[in-house]
Amino acid sequence: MTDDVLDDVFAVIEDRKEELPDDSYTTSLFTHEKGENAVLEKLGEETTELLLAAKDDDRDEIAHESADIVYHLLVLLSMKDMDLEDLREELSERR
Ligand SMILES: N=c1c2ncn([C@@H]3O[C@H](COP(=O)(O)OP(=O)(O)OP(=O)(O)O)[C@@H](O)[C@H]3O)c2ncn1[C@@H]1O[C@H](COP(=O)(O)O)[C@@H](O)[C@H]1O
Repeated sequence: MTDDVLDDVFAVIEDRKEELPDDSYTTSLFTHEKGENAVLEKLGEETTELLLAAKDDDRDEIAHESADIVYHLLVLLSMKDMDLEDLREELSERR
């Protein structure tokens, strides 16, 4: 499996940011009255849930919470007008 799915999900997030459709969870993050704090709080919550899943050795839950974190991280990057290239560059420089 490649990381194409990350590009696909990020592209959807960018579309939501542009079009702000009503029935979208992503839109609700971009338009939240708490501003970017809404996504920051979510990242905090999901990270705690990931730690609990890891302590329980629950592989399904680890995958679930990891996906929640990655999705909210992508929303945060989009909010900051960053993209996956910024992440890839940073990771590549560490090799
Ligand atoms: N990957 C995600 C994604 N991951 C998590 N979430 C939402 O993030 C929220 C997580 O908050 P909660 O923890 O309160 O919800 P939960 O599911 O009970 O979480 P757990 O307690 O189980 O961890 C839920 O409402 C999920 O629906 C996501 N919402 C959207 N996406 C992607 O974004 C695309 C666009 O979605 P919309 O913007 O809703 O159209 C989707 O097609 C997906 O590809």
